[in-house]
Amino acid sequence: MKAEAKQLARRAARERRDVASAALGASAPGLIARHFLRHVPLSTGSCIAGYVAMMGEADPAELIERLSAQGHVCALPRVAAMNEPLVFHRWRAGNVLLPGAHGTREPQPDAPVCRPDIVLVPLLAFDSVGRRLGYGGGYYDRTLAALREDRAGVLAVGVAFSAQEAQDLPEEQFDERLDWVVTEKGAQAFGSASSRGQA
Ligand SMILES: Nc1nc2c(c(=O)[nH]1)N(C=O)[C@@H](CNc1ccc(C(=O)N[C@@H](CCC(=O)O)C(=O)O)cc1)CN2
Ligand SMILES: Nc1ncnc2c1ncn2[C@@H]1O[C@H](COP(=O)(O)OP(=O)(O)OP(=O)(O)O)[C@@H](O)[C@H]1O
Repeated sequence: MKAEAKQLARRAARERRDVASAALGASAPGLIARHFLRHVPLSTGSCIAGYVAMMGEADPAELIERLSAQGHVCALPRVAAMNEPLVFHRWRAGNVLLPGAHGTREPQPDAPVCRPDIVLVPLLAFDSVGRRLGYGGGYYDRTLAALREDRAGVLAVGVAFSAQEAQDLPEEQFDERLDWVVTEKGAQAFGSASSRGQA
């Protein structure tokens, strides 16, 4: 039931994302970087995982470049195996990326592995309590579950266009919620991150 509801929601969400992406295109990455840096708590030594945007996804590249230039350790995901958590490898400006699973681009497998404390998460839609709809691979759910089991306080930060906010997304037991979402309009904290935070 929930899985079917998600499929329907995905179709609508993809359309909304693509319209927003076409409309905002080049202006969004700089705004997303600015809102993240102003609002999301970072400690020195934080490892921040980004992703390489594909198609109409909101693009965190400018944010990752700025974090890396500030001296933070940055990483990008590789699909190590289907139905397994993503593995994050260190990324530095100029590093070569290779074609990866599902049309993504990935760091080289011999780049050092690191365990992020902040994960920038791609998404099709998010809602007002931090539920998230992805492409249905379950990669980010598995990855966040594994990171959070290992260590409390791992932050999942959705990166999106504001038009990707949806109402009451379907949620299954294994869905991992977002702590924050950053869009071209601002940064919003959910759940315990919102009581700690300055949205
Ligand atoms: N940029 C990016 N990198 C990522 C993900 C992601 O969602 N976005 N992933 C998240 O798990 C992992 C790769 N897994 C993926 C699983 C499925 C699809 C997928 O179904 N893509 C659609 C097209 C999506 C679109 O229209 O934008 C497809 O191939 O038909 C993509 C990535 C790791 N890296
Ligand atoms: N922690 C987990 N352990 C095992 N399987 C999981 C886990 N999380 C999700 N899955 C599996 O992944 C499948 C897809 O999940 P879901 O539809 O929520 O993906 P998604 O959040 O849209 O995708 P993604 O996280 O890749 O962006 C589910 O059918 C589920 O069986």
